Amino acid sequence: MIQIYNQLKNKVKGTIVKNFKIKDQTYFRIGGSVDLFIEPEDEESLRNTLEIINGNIPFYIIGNGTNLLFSDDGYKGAVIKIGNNFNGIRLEDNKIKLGAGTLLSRTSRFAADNALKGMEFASGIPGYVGGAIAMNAGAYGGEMVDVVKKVKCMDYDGNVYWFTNEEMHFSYRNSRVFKENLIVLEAELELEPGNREEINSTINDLTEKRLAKQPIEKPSAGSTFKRPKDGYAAKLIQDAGLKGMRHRGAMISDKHCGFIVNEDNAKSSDVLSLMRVVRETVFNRFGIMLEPEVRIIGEEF
Ligand SMILES: NC(=O)C1=CN([C@@H]2O[C@H](COP(=O)(O)OP(=O)(O)OC[C@H]3O[C@@H](n4cnc5c(N)ncnc54)[C@H](OP(=O)(O)O)[C@@H]3O)[C@@H](O)[C@H]2O)C=CC1
Ligand SMILES: C=C(O[C@H]1[C@H](O)[C@@H](CO)O[C@H](OP(=O)(O)OP(=O)(O)OC[C@H]2O[C@@H](n3ccc(=O)[nH]c3=O)[C@H](O)[C@@H]2O)[C@@H]1NC(C)=O)C(=O)O
Repeated sequence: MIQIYNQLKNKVKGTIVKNFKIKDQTYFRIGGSVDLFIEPEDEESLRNTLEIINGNIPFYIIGNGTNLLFSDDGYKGAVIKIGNNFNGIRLEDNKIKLGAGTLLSRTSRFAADNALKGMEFASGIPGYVGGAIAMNAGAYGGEMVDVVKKVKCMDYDGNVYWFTNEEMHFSYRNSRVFKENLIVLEAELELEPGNREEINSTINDLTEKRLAKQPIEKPSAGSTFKRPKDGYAAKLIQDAGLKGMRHRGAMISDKHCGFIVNEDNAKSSDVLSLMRVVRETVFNRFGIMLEPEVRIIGEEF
């Protein structure tokens, strides 16, 4: 690891930290130490990082950490953050050009300021553009697939491609990014001209709805489980009588059962225990096997 660290220090511009506490890079505020934490300064440094680590140590790409559950035992490998260094937003005609490290909420506000319609759904999603495209983020009837025109990605060999919306193979919480191990670098959104007041009013309505229904005041990773083919995870969890169930520091939110919240210094094992109870109870009651939406790193589920 020391050898890799030294190579990175020589060839990569940006942040490189050994034995990094990952907790504060996640919205759940959970997770132990990762061997290496890297925030490349630009595309070239990302390519150099991959050249050094790919095939030598495991690595994991993160954005704003809003959908992640890292083990308290940490992660034996490198975490590469595509964050602030890849942040950028500009307008060309009706197209918004974005860096992968731009907040979705900022993108949504920028679209509203320019009287462009279509990004209202994303105003309260806390992730970055890269994570949102990888996962085809969605809320309140909208999804990234509805607004993305094209996406610039890097593969793990450092090659760069532009993919059209169709070529991204978006589906529910999934895209080509996961299927083919890609890293999102940039994106272009195509939006419709709209009325600024109406756009802002939709954003305000959605914000109110989210504040009223979701426990956003507490650390979590958003929805714990994906929507099953029939029904809603949250409703199944509530109907199974699990609302408010607590395991040490973690709790199935009593505001929205789809969320597990970090009530009090929860451990990854506390969250995973609750997730297993949910999976088993819902399966035994309704015959539906829930699949995690949260991405779990360093632990089996
Ligand atoms: N609808 C809602 O209300 C909410 C939605 N969310 C969801 O969480 C997502 C989280 O975004 P964010 O916090 O930035 O991401 P995270 O840091 O949580 O990363 C989530 C996953 O996205 C992948 N990823 C992140 N950035 C990139 C990138 N630049 N290129 C390729 N893959 C990337 C990584 O997958 P890997 O390393 O495995 O390739 C990672 O496992 C959003 O897309 C959204 O769907 C979260 C909270 C609320
Ligand atoms: C939070 C996330 O995204 C959210 C997104 O914000 C919201 C809003 O559109 O819709 C999805 O939640 P969801 O499937 O739980 O949708 P909601 O509309 O909140 O609830 C679905 C149904 O469950 C019921 N419900 C909800 C909460 C609850 O405690 N009990 C309950 O019975 C609701 O009444 C509703 O009939 C996304 N989650 C997934 C996995 O698709 C995330 O991705 O992390």
